Amino acid sequence: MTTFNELGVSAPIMKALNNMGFEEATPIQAQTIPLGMEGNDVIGQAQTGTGKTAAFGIPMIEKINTKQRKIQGLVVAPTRELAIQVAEEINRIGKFTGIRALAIFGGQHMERQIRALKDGPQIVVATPGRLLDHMRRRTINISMVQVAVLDEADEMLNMGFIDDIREILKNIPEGHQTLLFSATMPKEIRDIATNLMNDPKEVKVKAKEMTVENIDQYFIEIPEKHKFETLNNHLDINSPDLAIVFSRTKKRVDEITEGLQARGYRAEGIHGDLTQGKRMSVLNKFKHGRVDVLVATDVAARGLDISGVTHVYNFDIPQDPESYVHRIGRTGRAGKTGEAISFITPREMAHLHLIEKTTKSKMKRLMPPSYKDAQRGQQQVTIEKLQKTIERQDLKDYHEAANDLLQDNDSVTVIAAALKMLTKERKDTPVQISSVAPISVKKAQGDKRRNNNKRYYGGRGQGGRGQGGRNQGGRNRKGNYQKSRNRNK
Ligand SMILES: Nc1ncnc2c1ncn2[C@@H]1O[C@H](COP(=O)(O)OP(=O)(O)OP(=O)(O)O)[C@@H](O)[C@H]1O
Ligand SMILES: [Mg+2]
Repeated sequence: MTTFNELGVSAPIMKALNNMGFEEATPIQAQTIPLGMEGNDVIGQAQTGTGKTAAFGIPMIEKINTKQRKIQGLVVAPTRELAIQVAEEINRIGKFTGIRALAIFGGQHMERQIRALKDGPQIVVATPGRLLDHMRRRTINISMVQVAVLDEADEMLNMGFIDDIREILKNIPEGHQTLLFSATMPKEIRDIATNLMNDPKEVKVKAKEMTVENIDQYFIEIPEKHKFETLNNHLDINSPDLAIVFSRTKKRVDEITEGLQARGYRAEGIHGDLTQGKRMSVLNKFKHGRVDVLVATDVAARGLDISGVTHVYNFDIPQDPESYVHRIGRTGRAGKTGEAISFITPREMAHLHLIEKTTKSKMKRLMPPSYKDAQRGQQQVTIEKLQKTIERQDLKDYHEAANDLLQDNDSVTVIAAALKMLTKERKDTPVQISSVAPISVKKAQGDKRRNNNKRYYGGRGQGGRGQGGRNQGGRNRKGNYQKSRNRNK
């Protein structure tokens, strides 16, 4: 166990960490905070939900001269929601230091951001596209940046973002410190990263598996056309507090969301084609429990820290094993437990094994639950509620009515009627989800090899900023690359 005190963290930050309930440093924090504070470049890799934000946030805040109202720390993150979240976490950690972090991202008014930038934040957390816009318009001054962070570093250095990142780093003074963090770091990307850095110290928190132990991982082998009913059945059996359902395309996200709503679930969808206002309101509703099921593309796969997510469903299995790791990592965070259930069509079984090999973890097979199982699951929820009411022993006022009912009916019928009334019965509205081609290992590997050139070695390919812009929402440039990779989030 390492305390933050032992790591040399200053008093104002210690006070904030205490307020946040951080008692001891997580392993990645214990190993990278001292390196960062000493001024080293660092590549930090540790599992999802293990506190990488504070691992780079703390040394960054320690470096800031609070008297100077100039941007001294820059974090680049792949999605808008993540940029907002990271800025919030840095502001929490820096609450008693006098620093201020600002998130800037696409989909928000330029003018508003320009005004906020003029206010003199010392740390900016940005999505690459919007940051470049500000740089080109000269509405941001990054000439005083001393620490640059790439959160989700492997994603930031993949084909879609690499040129943007190079351009951003070129405009930061030489001699700055660079910190790279992610739960995954394919070798090709690590090589690119090393080239961009100055004698980086690599910290990889040793873990047997790339995925977190406290996530139970399952798969259900199921034909495409049965996925939606299976999802319904599973949701009914588990009654998850908060669940995220990942699908491969925006169209399917819309269809699944509408289907779930038609069946009576509190579901909302999130993907890159929605307005920023809608994206934020959906996420807020989910965070506050006003939505039980969030249906999402990979736009919600990385970095998002929403407490209380108990289940992650891969309605469609992701193409990249790395994406699997990040998606399921939305549950089982900060030591909590969670379940991940992946739907695999029979032709995708080989792809499942590829994922297992990369993540060094195993998924247990589940048999697809039936409608009867689902009904029983929902009835069980009612029975538990009923039992709790019985335990409270405050039913005297109902005795007379109960006795009256039992005069004319037998007890089983009366209880069955009560159960029926209390049980959420699924509407049987027909729902049609348009199908997608299965992912096959052969195709996946072929794609990977083909895309490696583009994806990892900086070529822009046909899609151009398609990838870079894909998380910038409105800028949905359609390119061959996007289509072929099906990464049209
Ligand atoms: N030392 C700590 N003690 C207790 N909680 C912590 C500590 N460090 C971080 N946390 C909390 O753990 C949660 C996960 O942290 P964070 O989002 O930084 O994880 P991450 O490693 O970046 O995950 P991902 O790979 O998904 O981005 C957050 O709610 C954070 O506030
Ligand atoms: Mg993170």
